Amino acid sequence: MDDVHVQLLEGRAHVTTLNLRWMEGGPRTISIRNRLHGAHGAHGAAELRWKTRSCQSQLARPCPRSAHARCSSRAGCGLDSGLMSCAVSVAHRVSVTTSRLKRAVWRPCWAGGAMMSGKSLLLKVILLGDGGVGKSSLMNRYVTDRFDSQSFHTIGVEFLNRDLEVDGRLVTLQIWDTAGQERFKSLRTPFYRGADCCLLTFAVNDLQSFQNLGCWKKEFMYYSDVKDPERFPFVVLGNKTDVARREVGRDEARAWCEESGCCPYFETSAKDDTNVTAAFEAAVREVLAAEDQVHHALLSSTIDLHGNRRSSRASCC
Ligand SMILES: Nc1nc2c(ncn2[C@@H]2O[C@H](COP(=O)(O)OP(=O)(O)OP(=O)(O)O)[C@@H](O)[C@H]2O)c(=O)[nH]1
Repeated sequence: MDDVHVQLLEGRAHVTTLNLRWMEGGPRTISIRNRLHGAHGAHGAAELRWKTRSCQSQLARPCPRSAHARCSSRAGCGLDSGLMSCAVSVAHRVSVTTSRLKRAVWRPCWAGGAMMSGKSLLLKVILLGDGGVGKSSLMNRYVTDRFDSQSFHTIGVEFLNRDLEVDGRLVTLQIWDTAGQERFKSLRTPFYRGADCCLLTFAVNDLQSFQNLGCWKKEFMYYSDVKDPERFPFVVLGNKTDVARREVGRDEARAWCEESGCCPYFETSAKDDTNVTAAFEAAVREVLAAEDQVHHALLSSTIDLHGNRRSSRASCC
């Protein structure tokens, strides 16, 4: 057993101190990285790094607004469970800080209906799907406009932000990329809560990944604890359309989307940047539309002090 002291710093003040314990598992390194991207590129970065043997942490430009946990070895998968839970525990703290920031700084009052001008609305969207379908690649293409043909498997979760304007509304889109491999299930599910939209992703050249969409939806509904499951917005992405050999047809995918609640379907390629922007913008539109519905429902059930109830119902008893 090895005791490690890790601090997340804000300026010179300590905002979080973690005492971590794990079994020694070899000379592997985990990074928890903070990156903040806007429409004009990265404008904030911080990195926390430590090793199992030296246990030295290093933090630069701390700004705990995004979490990133990934094995830095090329194999990217041989972590012992102690190290993994350590990564998750730090990522958790960062995510708690993030959700506090979200509530305190950005979240507008939907019931009030008005957005404060000059402030953007923070929306959390989460990418789910089998390992290797291209979730990280889609996120990276959208936020950094880069594609890596040799990307690592994600361990747990990571997220990136991007600012955008949709139909005149300023939005900070917080995209959470999750690990698709089954063995990382316990690392990703704690991050489903608070999502505003879920992007169910499969690869058009991988039939199994398409057949698993239903399981991903179920897993999301189970762990996210959404208040109104009927209205929760999903978007389905069929990625890797640049690959010649398809196993899932466009019509087949569309039929699945209709059966499972008419969610929008986009065929994308992170590699050649097909439809990636359109898909993320559609996710934002879905969230805004769902929130508008709630807003209208609230307005229509407002009690009129003159004695009339503004309601869609023609009569009441
Ligand atoms: N041809 C092609 N390859 C892609 C595309 N998107 C991703 N890939 C490749 O597919 C592999 C897996 O991509 P990732 O983005 O790591 O997949 P993932 O869904 O994040 O995988 P996990 O992290 O294991 O859940 C990588 O080699 C990518 O380069 C695409 O649109 N077209």
